[in-house]
Amino acid sequence: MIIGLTGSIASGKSTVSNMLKELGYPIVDADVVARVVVEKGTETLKTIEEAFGQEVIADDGSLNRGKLGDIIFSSPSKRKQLNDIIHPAIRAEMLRQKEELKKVGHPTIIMDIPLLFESRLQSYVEKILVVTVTEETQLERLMARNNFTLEEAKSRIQSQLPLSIKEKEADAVIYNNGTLEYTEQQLKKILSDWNVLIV
Ligand SMILES: CC(C)(COP(=O)(O)OP(=O)(O)OC[C@H]1O[C@@H](n2cnc3c(N)ncnc32)[C@H](O)[C@@H]1O)[C@@H](O)C(=O)NCCC(=O)NCCS
Ligand SMILES: Nc1ncnc2c1ncn2[C@@H]1O[C@H](COP(=O)(O)OP(=O)(O)OP(=O)(O)O)[C@@H](O)[C@H]1O
Repeated sequence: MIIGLTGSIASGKSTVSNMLKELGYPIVDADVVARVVVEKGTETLKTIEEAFGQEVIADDGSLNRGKLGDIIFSSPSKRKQLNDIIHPAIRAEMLRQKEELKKVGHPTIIMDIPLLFESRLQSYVEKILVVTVTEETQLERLMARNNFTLEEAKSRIQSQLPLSIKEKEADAVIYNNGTLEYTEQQLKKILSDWNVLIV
């Protein structure tokens, strides 16, 4: 079974992804792939430099992620421009990794995709698992984790679809406002209901 794990920024996707990893599931992680495809020397990084200018390139030739983040989270058109450059490369690499895992016989594979709904990738997976929190908790955790101001945090949250919409489209929802133990309990129950719990 191919499970799409999603949520919104700071809702707890990586937290749940780590729990799944601990339980022994193989993970294809879009955020990790998104870093690999823009490593120093790649064609994708060159295209980003041409589109956004040298200011998004650090002194050592790597991507200045903070700078590019400031640009794309405050401008929908710039965000679309980056997405058009980077998403095809991310998608191709994710599918390659998924096929590799299938080939070696993994029966259940987790695709951790923050923008699963925004990028309309629902058909890439068989079940959709959404990790959600209240708006208040999301804002609090994002500001604390990234040291963002209220404005920086809000601009990032607003660049994604609301969690309430994602919850409605999900096959199962994990409510991550409580303790990590409660989150793990919900996760195991869902995996068990889907008959894919590794014991
Ligand atoms: C703009 C970049 C350089 C900022 O890097 P930074 O290290 O600050 O953030 P990081 O990559 O860890 O992303 C954190 C979260 O931001 C959100 N996010 C990232 N990119 C986008 C986007 N284009 N649109 C909406 N939300 C996004 C996701 O929830 C993601 O989990 C980086 O996010 C990026 O390359 N984005 C484009 C690729 C992408 O869409 N990634 C999302 C997963 S496919
Ligand atoms: N149940 C919880 N209780 C307390 N803190 C939590 C809980 N779940 C997650 N957190 C914290 O909230 C922050 C956001 O969680 P996490 O990084 O897992 O979110 P994410 O959805 O993967 O975010 P992003 O899309 O930005 O990568 C982290 O600092 C994490 O440690």
